[in-house]
Amino acid sequence: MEVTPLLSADITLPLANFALAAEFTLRDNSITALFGHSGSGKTSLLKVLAGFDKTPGNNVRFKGQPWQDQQHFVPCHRRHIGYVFQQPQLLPHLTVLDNLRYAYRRRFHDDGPSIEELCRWLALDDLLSQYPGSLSGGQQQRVAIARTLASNPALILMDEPVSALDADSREEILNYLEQLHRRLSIAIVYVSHNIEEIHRLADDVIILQQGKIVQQGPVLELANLLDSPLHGRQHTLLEAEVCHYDSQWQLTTVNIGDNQTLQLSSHPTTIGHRLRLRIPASNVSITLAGGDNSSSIINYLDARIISIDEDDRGSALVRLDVQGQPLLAKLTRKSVHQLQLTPQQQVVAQIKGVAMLSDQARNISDASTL
Ligand SMILES: Nc1ncnc2c1ncn2[C@@H]1O[C@H](COP(=O)(O)OP(=O)(O)OP(=O)(O)O)[C@@H](O)[C@H]1O
Repeated sequence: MEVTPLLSADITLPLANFALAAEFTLRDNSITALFGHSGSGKTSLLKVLAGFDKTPGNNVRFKGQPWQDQQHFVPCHRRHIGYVFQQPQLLPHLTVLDNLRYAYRRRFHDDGPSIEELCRWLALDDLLSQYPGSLSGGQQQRVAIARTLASNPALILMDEPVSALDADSREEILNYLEQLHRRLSIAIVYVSHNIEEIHRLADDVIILQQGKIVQQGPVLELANLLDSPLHGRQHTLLEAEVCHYDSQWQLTTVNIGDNQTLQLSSHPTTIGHRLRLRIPASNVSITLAGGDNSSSIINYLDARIISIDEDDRGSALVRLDVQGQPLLAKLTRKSVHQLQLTPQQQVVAQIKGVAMLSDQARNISDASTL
């Protein structure tokens, strides 16, 4: 049975140097990243979804109802959308608490988080009596996110919400966004040109170039396509579920698929949490035999070789399949020939270091050698 998308859009909009032409859908309860270089049309697309201007020739349906087509135009205040911009745009003459109350009194639906819950989730209790002008950029953005959630919107549009923040504040806000996404069932469109943020947060991605969609789909698919603008530099992006924590050795075991697990050194993690992992290809090597206790490496995965691409600098990039999960390994050309590796061959991938991208990674030694 076909699932009705939360939102479907078919947008054509002439801009200064090109026309925006984008047809896409959004899934409910998911974060869809709009990714593209500066000037590719991301903000213009958000504005159409928001209904800021009555632009002809666009079709947008939300939960099956028209927001915009030839006969209809639902104005922005009736679309029940929440916004988080690069600049927090709080009401400067109101305290943090009154900013939240202001949004809460105007909330679109009654069922939603209370102000107390939002303050707890976003650690705002100590800031409630302060005015926005006395807060740091990161604190203001936390309040802005809480204020948006207080209005209990049906959809949230976030336009580069962390790009104006320093590295620590950005990290903090991304952690809060991850936790909120786990707690709240809400769809978010998240505009960014930062691959790292998208790898970490997004469920789906729409990639724009000069107003056109060049790729769209689940982030875990696109991030692992070598020719995708979303592909990190020879990394594999994986999603895993925490299934065990060994306090003696501070090792978290995560499940990455059928009977395939990895062990990562970490502070305690929550069983059942899903984590994003990034494995640099240079941290993956290949052996023809399984692991024994003669190596410091403890992560071994059964894998099948998909392809081997040798370059002219003595390296080879080997694409592996681990029970349906992709994995990249970077070897020397000499190793490929010594091991006589060929496509379809069953091998064992040894993984030396894994980076956790999720919130629990804050306490985790990145890319620990195991
Ligand atoms: N109201 C408008 N009318 C005509 N052209 C516009 C309008 N607004 C923006 N543009 C142009 O459309 C293009 C896309 O702009 P937009 O702000 O949507 O890109 P963006 O991907 O969000 O960029 P950035 O990441 O820098 O914010 C730019 O060339 C811009 O000059």
